[in-house]
Amino acid sequence: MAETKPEKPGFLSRLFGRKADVPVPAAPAVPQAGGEPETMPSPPATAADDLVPAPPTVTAASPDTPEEDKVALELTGADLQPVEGLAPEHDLKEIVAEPVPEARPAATPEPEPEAQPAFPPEPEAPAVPPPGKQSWWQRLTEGMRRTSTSLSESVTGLFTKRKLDAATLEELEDALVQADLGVDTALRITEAISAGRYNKEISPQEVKTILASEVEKALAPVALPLTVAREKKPFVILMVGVNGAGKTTTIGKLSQKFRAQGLKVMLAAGDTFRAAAIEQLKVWGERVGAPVIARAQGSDAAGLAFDALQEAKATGMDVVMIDTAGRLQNKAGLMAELEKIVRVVKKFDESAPHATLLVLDATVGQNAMSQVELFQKVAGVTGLVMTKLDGTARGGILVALAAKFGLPVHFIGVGERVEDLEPFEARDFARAIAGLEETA
Ligand SMILES: Nc1nc2c(ncn2[C@@H]2O[C@H](COP(=O)(O)OP(=O)(O)OP(=O)(O)O)[C@@H](O)[C@H]2O)c(=O)[nH]1
Repeated sequence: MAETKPEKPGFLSRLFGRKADVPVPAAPAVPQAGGEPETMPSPPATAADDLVPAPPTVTAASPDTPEEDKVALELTGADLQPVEGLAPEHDLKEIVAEPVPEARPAATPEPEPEAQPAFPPEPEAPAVPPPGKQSWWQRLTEGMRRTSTSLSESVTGLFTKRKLDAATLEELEDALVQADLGVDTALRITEAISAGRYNKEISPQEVKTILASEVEKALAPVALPLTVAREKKPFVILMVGVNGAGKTTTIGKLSQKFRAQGLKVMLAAGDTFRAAAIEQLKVWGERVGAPVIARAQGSDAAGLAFDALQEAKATGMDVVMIDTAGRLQNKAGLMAELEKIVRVVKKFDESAPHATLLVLDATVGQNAMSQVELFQKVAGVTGLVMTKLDGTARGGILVALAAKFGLPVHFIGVGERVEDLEPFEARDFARAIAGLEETA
């Protein structure tokens, strides 16, 4: 997929041609598709309230998993390559689906608050985290280091003992765009920094504080928990995303969280394109004690999803998570398959899928924008999960995604372990980007 190059209008005309406190236009509404208008409920509680900490990993096999399905643990999380040739289908009823209304709409972002940033002196984040087991914050800041270090260096270089002028602001804006924050947000940040301070000195620390405050404002409306509506039984979650984004791993991590809440979870191995993906899901199922419905590689994924939903209903499951293939090398095939899965799921329950989560790899930067567009069109995404923020991540893209699509961001992943998935918190993320310390 081609990199999207953001366009940047002339800075001086924008800066002096309009007042700094001109309200920024709200992010465009999420495209609304036809069909049953079902959005994720937005409960009063925070994501952290919804999800209790994950218990120790369950390694014993689920009683529902047949002996022959057990596979080696080392397959877990493996980034396995597509397997040549497809095994014959077996034991699968073909579901003849009638056309049904397409995807359902995602939640609309809340209006952005107009608060002015405060400027208390902020301590810098420590350069190296202490040894030993890293906390969530340490892993997050580690992952964001690529972005925060380059931003920090730009800010320090630009604002040390220098008066604020147009050239400084333009250079800062360039650095923000380079960090994937998007032109709109970059402009908003530079306007907030320049407001009332033109031709005056401003410390790098003050700049970072304004930066964190503006990023937090952009992200707060999308930092929404994923809530399982208990009246939907089973609550159906469809996981979509390009191959390797971390769908299967995220399903495993989420299953653990749901199980810890006492929910009965079933997994559907709908990535029938890769045998290894099916095995990987079975391993996760055994770990977290969730039965896995799987068929042979090459089976019809929609049919499998339908079977899984029937089985889940019959056995009183609370949640069903459907894994899907993410092969972008055959876009038409991918779209057709996903559309069929959605149609067939709706035949089972018109209001389902109750959540369609797009898993995005944080290392892809600007490519995430086109992935959201594609999967919105095909499957009607209701929320995002961003993975691999522990790597050489380009987490700034989340800010641009929030501004453009306003889709809820439910979770972020900072590693391959079951506990490496956390509800998305706008404040933490914003401070990590700006290179500031965690707040108490
Ligand atoms: N470092 C890191 N690795 C992750 C994270 N999430 C997933 N991974 C790894 O990314 C690789 C791909 O993850 P999968 O879950 O197989 O991705 P997928 O989207 O299901 O891929 P396909 O089955 O090919 O569609 C695996 O090696 C995972 O362990 C994360 O938050 N951090």
